[in-house]
Amino acid sequence: MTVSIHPSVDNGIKPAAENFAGGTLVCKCTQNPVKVKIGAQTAHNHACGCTKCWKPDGALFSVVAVVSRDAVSVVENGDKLKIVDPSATIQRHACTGCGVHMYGRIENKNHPFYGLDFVHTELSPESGWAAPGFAAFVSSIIESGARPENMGAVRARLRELGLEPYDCLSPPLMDAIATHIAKASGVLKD
Ligand SMILES: N[C@@H](CCC(=O)N[C@@H](CS)C(=O)NCC(=O)O)C(=O)O
Ligand SMILES: [Zn+2]
Ligand SMILES: [Zn+2]
Repeated sequence: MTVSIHPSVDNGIKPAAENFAGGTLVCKCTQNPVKVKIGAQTAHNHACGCTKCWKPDGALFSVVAVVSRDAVSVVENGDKLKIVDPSATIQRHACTGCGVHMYGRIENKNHPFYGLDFVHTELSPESGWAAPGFAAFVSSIIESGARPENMGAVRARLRELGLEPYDCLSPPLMDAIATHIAKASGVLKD
């Protein structure tokens, strides 16, 4: 049986639309949904297997991308939002009605990804968002109950979909983090 990863990738990955300029994320509440406008295309979209990222019911992975925090604005029913874990690096603003995470924000100005918000573009009715390009924190799905003996099949399915599996972030993102840290400490100059 084919391993199901996430409903937005299980039937093939839709490519991004050229000149796509954003859309509006809508939570799953049937009344007074929270709406968050994203005024730009996203980047580094990927499947994430960690226990902290929001996944739709039954999905093994989350699909999450980043966008400049300047492009993110809560436009409706923001009073329903609450930070899931204020002590986490990524402060995930979730709807208290349906549980969906509307955006994750890093408030630590020294963090390598400061300035980027984390968003789930499947919450938007618009199509054309950046396509997922890899899978991160794959081994972490075991922490949510996935069977360790199925990991070979999960990684094979991710590769079949073109989502190279990593157990942390992808090499370019890990390099970006290490470069930021090396520059901040003075080990790496210019
Ligand atoms: N194995 C852990 C990994 C958690 C983790 O490090 N998640 C990554 C990817 S989203 C992260 O950057 N977390 C920062 C945060 O959640 O604030 C889990 O599944 O809970
Ligand atoms: Zn909601
Ligand atoms: Zn995650």
